Amino acid sequence: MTELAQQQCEACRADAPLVSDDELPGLLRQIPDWSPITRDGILQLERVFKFRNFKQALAFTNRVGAIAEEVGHHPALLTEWGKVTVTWWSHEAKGLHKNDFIMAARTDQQVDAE
Ligand SMILES: C[C@H](O)[C@H](O)[C@H]1CNC2=NC(N)=NC(=O)C2=N1
Repeated sequence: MTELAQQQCEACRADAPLVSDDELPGLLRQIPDWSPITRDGILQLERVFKFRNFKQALAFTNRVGAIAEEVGHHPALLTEWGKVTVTWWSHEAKGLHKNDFIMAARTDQQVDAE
């Protein structure tokens, strides 16, 4: 099966199919460092990335922002000294779509990318 990060995102639509309860465990296993959380009743994926300082945290933030812009699918990003919290969910669909898992996997690839 194609690695999650190499799969293609679909267009973000309000009626996009959310990940089913059956699909969820298998997808979560592919991004083991991410946590499924429910905020405001919406299932999301969240991971905290640690860095040596603010400059590295900001550079990572900008790399994640760039891959989000490329596909038109965007995370919530909280950038702090030495720490970036990244949260993925599909805003219009109000839940988790396959896109969110693809982008979480691609986010992991930005950690050491220069
Ligand atoms: C108009 C624009 O393409 C849409 O608002 C996109 C932007 N980025 C998005 N990102 C996410 N995570 N979910 C969306 O529903 C979404 N919609």
